[in-house]
This record gives sequence, structure tokens and C-alpha cells, in this order.
Amino acid sequence: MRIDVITIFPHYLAPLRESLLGRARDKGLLEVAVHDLRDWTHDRHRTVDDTPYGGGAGMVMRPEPWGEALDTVVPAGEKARLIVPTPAGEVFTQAMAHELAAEQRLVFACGRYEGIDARVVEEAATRMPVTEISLGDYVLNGGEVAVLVIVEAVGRLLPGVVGNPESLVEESHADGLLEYPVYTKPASWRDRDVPPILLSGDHGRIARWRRDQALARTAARRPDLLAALAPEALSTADRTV
Ligand SMILES: NCc1ccc(-c2ccccc2)nc1
Repeated sequence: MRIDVITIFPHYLAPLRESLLGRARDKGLLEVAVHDLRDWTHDRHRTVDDTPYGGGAGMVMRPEPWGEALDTVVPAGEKARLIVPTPAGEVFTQAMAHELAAEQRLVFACGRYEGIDARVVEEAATRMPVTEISLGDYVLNGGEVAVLVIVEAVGRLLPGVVGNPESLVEESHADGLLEYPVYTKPASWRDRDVPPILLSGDHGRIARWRRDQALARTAARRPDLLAALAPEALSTADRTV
């Protein structure tokens, strides 16, 4: 997969060079290029914003630099999905992470100020699929932090990125539930013991206990996830929890 990020704060994306994603890049599983939007400005001050039509506070990102940047990063005829982090987007989910992990090319447009002139997305959508993504109902100062989250969630799903793919199966949201509590040595710590079942060696009963814990946690903390589960996702044993 190739990922391009267009931003006025390229250094914000430095963490993409670190650890898991850094290794994935070294192994050639992931290509990441970060571009400074100001490289597509032509005035002395490298201006990327201007006042909003219709008035109001703040500034809006000008369409021209974005148009030229997207023309360069995704030349005519090349295929890519444009992702625009915005509070007005579709809420990001693990299912969306899996969908994006199947793409060959992702281009991230990082907005700042009050956002990007709406015509940029409109025009881009005439030649590539565009997805506006929100991470939840809060506002950041720009899209860069959201890009770090999305790229991590997507990158770790790429084959070969995570050492043991097994670990992708049982994590929160992988099966639609929150994950069960985990423990490691010592068996007793500050007078708190690991649940004895986990030391029993009875893998069938351990699996059942973990499933019950995941169901109970999900019911308590995220009843919306439980309600969204397909009926066949719950076994008869699950229904007794
Ligand atoms: N829901 C996360 C999120 C994503 C992007 C932005 C944002 C804020 C200002 C300008 C451009 C994007 N804020 C929140």
C-alpha cells in the first residue's frame, strides 16, 4: 500500500517513521510520503488560507494549492482513495479500517483552520473516491492527528505488519465485542490474584470465561455494540450471560 499525506505541518507526521509502521516501511509493506501543501503555493508568503465567503470567524484553506497538490500526487489516470479527516465525516470504525486496508493507494488531506474550501472535495470526487472521516464528536485543530490514528489502525491490518496475525483476531472490535481482561505474572500482586480459571489449563473453560467477560464488558460499557451484533454472532451459550 502507498500512503500520501498532504499537510502544512509535515513534521506532525514524523511518528509514522517510528516502530511498527517504521518497520513495515523498512520491509516494503507500506510506502509513506508526506507533502507540504505550501509547495503548491506561488506567492512570497506561501499563503494557504483566506477569509470565508459569507463572513464568520477563522480562515478557510484556499482551493488552488489543494487542486495543484492533488493533481501532482494523483496524476490523471492514477487510482487512489482520498481521505479527508473532518468533524463532519463518517465515524471511523474497525470495519472501515479493514475496508481501507484493502486499498492500493490512500491520499490523506489534512485540513486546518475552519477546514478546506468545499469545492476541493467536490472536484476531487469527479476523478477518485473520497471518504470524509471523523474520529468522534470532538474538534481538533487539524486533520494530522486523525491521520496518525487512521494510518496506524489501517497499517497494522496489512499482511506482515503485525508479528502474530492471531493477535488481530481477539482484540477489541475484531469480533464486534470489547476484549476480555488480560493478566500476566505474578499470579498474586498487591494481594490481588489472577482469576484461578486462567491457571487451570482447561482451555475450553478459559475460552468460555473470556467470552463471558467480553460479553459482560460490552453490555456494561458499549450496549450499542451488542445491539449491532448480527444475531448469528451470539451462540446459545452466549445468550445465558
Ligand atoms: N473527529 C476528529 C477530527 C478530525 C479533523 C478535525 C479538523 C479540525 C479542524 C480542521 C480540520 C480538521 N477535527 C476533528
